[in-house]
Formats: sequence, structure tokens, C-alpha cells
Amino acid sequence: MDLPVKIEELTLNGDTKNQTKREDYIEWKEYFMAMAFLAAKRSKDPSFQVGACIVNKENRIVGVGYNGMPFGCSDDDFPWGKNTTSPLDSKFLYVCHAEMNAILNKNSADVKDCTIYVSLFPCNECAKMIIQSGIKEVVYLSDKNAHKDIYIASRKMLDAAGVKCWQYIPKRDKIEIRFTETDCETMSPSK
Ligand SMILES: O=c1ccn([C@H]2C[C@H](O)[C@@H](COP(=O)(O)O)O2)c(=O)[nH]1
Ligand SMILES: [Zn+2]
Repeated sequence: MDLPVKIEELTLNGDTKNQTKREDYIEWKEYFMAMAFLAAKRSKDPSFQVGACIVNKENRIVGVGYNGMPFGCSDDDFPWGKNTTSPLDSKFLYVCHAEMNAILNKNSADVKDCTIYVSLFPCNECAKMIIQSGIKEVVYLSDKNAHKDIYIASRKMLDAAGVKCWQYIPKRDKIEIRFTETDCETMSPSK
């Protein structure tokens, strides 16, 4: 009688070793989009958080950013409101967009031919920076502002410049990170 062959585990020198690769790993595109979403978690903007992750041809991350106040402009002193009487009292004149921060934060000489993963389709100002920096592909998740002039102009420029833009449709609605998942015995959830 044939016994079922178990290829998953093999006893080697007394150790049980896994012999087949995991199947539930996250794939590259999902990983990079998740990086953009994780970066967005750093944003102090109370109404909308955006993240961006720039990746080169070798699937190496070369820049990450989120929307925030410029260096030296305190998150506590500069305004986060939007419906203010004076534009000087709203965030819009001050906040650096996620894409701009990702490009300026680059840890490589340039971002030519790179892909930028963004949680939100880029505005016209970010589109200009993307084009001028040589990024060749935009992978976005939300396109919630597609009907607004700023975003119509953005798409027009990206299309004209030959920057490929496509919407990432996630396979799952969340990726959970549990710090207690590792086998680090000293680790315990903070109270
Ligand atoms: O391309 C973009 C467009 C917008 N952002 C940032 C700028 C603001 O902090 C928020 C948008 O706030 P609303 O209150 O929804 O107008 O998103 C960006 O980083 N990149
Ligand atoms: Zn922008």
C-alpha cells in the first residue's frame, strides 16, 4: 500500500525543516503599496493621509514619503485646518505632499525610470515633480479626486509625458502586522 508522501517536513539530524516555500507571502506590488500606506500612517494631517514609495528597476525602495509640514515648521504650530477665512491659516500653503517628500528623500543619485506607488493619485504639482524627476510609472490606489480640475490636469500631463499610470486593485483589504508574531520571547505587548 502506498503511504502518502509528506514533502513539507523532513527530519534532518533531529531537526524538523520546512522544505516548501510559504504561499501566503506578499507579492512585490502589494509590498510596495503597503509601504506607501504604512508611510501614510506617519502623517499628522487629520483629514487625509497620503503615502508614497519609490522603487527602482531592481525592486529596491529608493524613497518613501508622506504628507507633512516642512523641516523646521512644527506640526504643532502650523495649521492643519482647511476651511479657514484666510488661506494663510489653512494647511494648503504649507504641507509638503507625499510624492514630493518621497522624491526629495531619495537615497539614490536619482529616481530615473523608477516606479512610484501612491495611496492617492497625484495632484498636478506632484505630477510635475514626478515627470521632471524621470519617474516612468505611477501605481495608485485611490482615484477619489479624478473629477477635480487639479487631477484632470495631472493626468493630462502624466499622459503627455509618457508616464504610465495604473490603478492597483488589492487582493485583500488589509495586511495585519503583529509585533508579537516573532519568536522573540522577551517581547510583550505594551500596556
Ligand atoms: O498629490 C497629493 C495630493 C494631496 N496630498 C496631501 C495634501 C493634504 O495634506 C492631503 C489632502 O487633504 P484634503 O483635506 O483631502 O484636501 O493630502 C498629497 O500628499 N499628495
Ligand atoms: Zn500633490
